[in-house]
Amino acid sequence: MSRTTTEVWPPVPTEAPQRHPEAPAPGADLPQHYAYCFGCGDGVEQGLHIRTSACEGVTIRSRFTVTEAHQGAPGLAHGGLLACAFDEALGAAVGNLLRKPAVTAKLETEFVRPVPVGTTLFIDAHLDGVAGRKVYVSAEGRLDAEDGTVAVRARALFVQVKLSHFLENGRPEDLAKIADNPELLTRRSVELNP
Ligand SMILES: CCCCCCCCCCCCCCCC(=O)SCCNC(=O)CCNC(=O)[C@H](O)C(C)(C)COP(=O)(O)OP(=O)(O)OC[C@H]1O[C@@H](n2cnc3c(N)ncnc32)[C@H](O)[C@@H]1OP(=O)(O)O
Repeated sequence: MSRTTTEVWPPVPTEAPQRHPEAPAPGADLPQHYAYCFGCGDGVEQGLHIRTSACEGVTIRSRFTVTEAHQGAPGLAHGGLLACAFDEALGAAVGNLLRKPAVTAKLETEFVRPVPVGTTLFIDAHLDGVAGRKVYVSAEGRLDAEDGTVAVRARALFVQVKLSHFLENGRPEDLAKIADNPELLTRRSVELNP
């Protein structure tokens, strides 16, 4: 059976994604979006601590260093945590470049090469198309360098949501912590209604 994914991507007709005029400038380092995010937050000791910067066009680059806390098999990254890293990178591309809240509706990962502890994955995420509230995005993760061997590929559908999605579904005590300490969230002006 071929390992090459053959389905048409995006799977529906889309428009070309337009980088928001207030998207971070190419080269800018992006702040964590939430201190307790497992993907990027500094408040999660054993989290992924992904760091991301904006690139030209509708691409961003994330870096994720695999630690001992991220093992599945001895000395190798857990596939589920790699999927988490790609969810974060893909979501950061959608949120930062389009400047509207969105959530993952579907995430597909392809594990091409093992990823040892100590590796830094360079993950380039690219917006592929927009259809109404639906945003299609894909990414490749390379071993230890921008031009390293591709180890993981992923693609996802994100759906843009209103701010009420988070306010109505989030655990009240965690929302209360934000109200008490807004610094837990990245503070930027955003378009809140898709
Ligand atoms: C703001 C600025 C920020 C600045 C800087 C931010 C940085 C930010 C970094 C974030 C980095 C974190 C990245 C992690 C992101 C998560 O981890 S998010 C958490 C995981 N995801 C979730 O919890 C989502 C749970 N699911 C849901 O809440 C709902 O199913 C959804 C996704 C909101 C959709 O529900 P809905 O709003 O009622 O919409 P619905 O009509 O069902 O679907 C809309 C369209 O999507 C399609 N669709 C929905 N689900 C699917 C599916 N699974 N397959 C195919 N199609 C689907 C529908 O068919 C429909 O299509 P159309 O009819 O329009 O053609």
